Amino acid sequence: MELKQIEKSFSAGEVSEQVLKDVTLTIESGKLTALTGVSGSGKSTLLSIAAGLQSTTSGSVLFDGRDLTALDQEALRALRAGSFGFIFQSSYLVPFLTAAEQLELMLKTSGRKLSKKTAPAEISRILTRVGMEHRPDAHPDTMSGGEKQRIAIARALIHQPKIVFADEPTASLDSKRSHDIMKLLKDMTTNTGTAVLMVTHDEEMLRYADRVVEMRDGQIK
Ligand SMILES: Nc1ncnc2c1ncn2[C@@H]1O[C@H](COP(=O)(O)OP(=O)(O)OP(=O)(O)O)[C@@H](O)[C@H]1O
Repeated sequence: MELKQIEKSFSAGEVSEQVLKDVTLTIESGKLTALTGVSGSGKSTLLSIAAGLQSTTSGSVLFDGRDLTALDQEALRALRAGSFGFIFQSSYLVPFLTAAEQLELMLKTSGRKLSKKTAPAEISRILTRVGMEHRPDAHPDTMSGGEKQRIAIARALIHQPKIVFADEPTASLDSKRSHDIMKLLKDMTTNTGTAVLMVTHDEEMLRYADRVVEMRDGQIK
């Protein structure tokens, strides 16, 4: 994905605040790119623009030969569902679904076509990769924070997205669990060729990044 000369302003009445200024960035396949910088520097805004969740004021977001800024809402929704994965600070699992059912639902909504026979095998495979193969029938309220985040990672990857957007994925976890989750995310990036764009405040997590991009006042430093 290529972000080219991204500008973003928010206006409230007469006042306009420029939050992103001429940001150009390439997000590479199979690499973990970390966005860091002080609070208010524009990290989350940039992530949500790259993910097609927010519009730009100007600039382009090129992905697979298309400019996301030129797509209508329906085309964007289809692109996000099929090609992007999302991991947030909170796992946002569906409370009444088991671990395996969360993944099954994601497969259905993404449109990744798997036969009735192969889908359960694929779900088991990804549960094993995140170390949750022993708990396919667990509901979120019986999981620890780290376990929930493992399922959130599995869910972000089961439809084989080309890019995963992760906004503070370890912020709600203790240090050991944070390192475990980052190792997992890093291994998956390397093994599957998926690109990861991650926002983090935590300097300790930067060691897992292939590239660290520091933002200051809406620009890449
Ligand atoms: N919807 C919005 N309307 C108006 N201003 C906004 C909006 N979203 C973000 N901003 C402003 O844009 C600036 C950058 O916000 P952003 O959330 O991207 O920063 P951040 O680096 O991710 O910060 P944090 O680390 O605290 O999450 C801030 O000054 C914020 O107040």
